[in-house]
Amino acid sequence: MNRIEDTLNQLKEKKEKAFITYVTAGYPDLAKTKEILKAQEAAGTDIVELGVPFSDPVADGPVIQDASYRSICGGTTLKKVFRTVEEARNDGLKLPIVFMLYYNTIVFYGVEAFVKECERVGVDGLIIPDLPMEEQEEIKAALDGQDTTLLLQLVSPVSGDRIPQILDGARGFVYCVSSMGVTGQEAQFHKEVKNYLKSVKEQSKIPVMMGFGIRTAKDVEPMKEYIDGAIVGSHFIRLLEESNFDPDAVKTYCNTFKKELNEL
Ligand SMILES: O=P(O)(O)OC[C@@H](O)[C@@H](O)c1c[nH]c2ccccc12
Repeated sequence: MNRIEDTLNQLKEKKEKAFITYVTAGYPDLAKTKEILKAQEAAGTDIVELGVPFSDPVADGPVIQDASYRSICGGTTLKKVFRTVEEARNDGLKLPIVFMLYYNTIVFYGVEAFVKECERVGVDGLIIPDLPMEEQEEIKAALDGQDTTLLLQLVSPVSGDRIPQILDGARGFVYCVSSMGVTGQEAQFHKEVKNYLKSVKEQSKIPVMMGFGIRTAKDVEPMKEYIDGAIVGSHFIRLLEESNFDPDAVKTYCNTFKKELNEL
């Protein structure tokens, strides 16, 4: 069993929605990243998306671009991010971790070696925004249908006819991008967002998560019946910055979001 699937099954039994955050690894440094992960586990965040910083983050807006840039300047590498996850797991962290990274980073490391390391340290899923369905063969072959690390699929408001194919064999959850732009465009969802989510929900056998532009649970109220959870990235990173990366601020925000999400 995979940690993401395990967590999502438990939520389904409790009839709860998932609260997922995104953080850039190594921002402001990897020791803080570990603290933030622990704080999130304590606060009841269900899954964390950990961004491996990359020099050319084409899907990202200014907040995450800036976090990536600073992290790289601080010396963060994929190897060090792996070590951080390994240390956190050795400290007992059970929180499901999804790597968000660009395919270049994986190719540079070596696809086979990358997958082996994900499995070894306990990376539970992968989001690779620049790797469309047609180009996933190599990584899928390396993952070889095993349970430890799942390749998660992304759909957008223009995926349309491609959705059935993208969902075919998909595991974990499907990531529904709420708009056509980059990350961090606060509450500017696609004008057809409700119909689009409804259509994905109808077609998907696995949980449907919405991300891009979300700040509070209230933002997803209009589409609550079509989604199984919400993902917050840029807004969460801003909050970290404003609180000077205070674990208590993380806990308060995550607790509140999770509570409000399940009261919608
Ligand atoms: O930052 P936002 O608007 O809250 O969006 C989520 C997002 O940060 C996170 O899921 C993410 C960060 N970088 C990405 C690249 C592609 C897809 C998703 C992501």
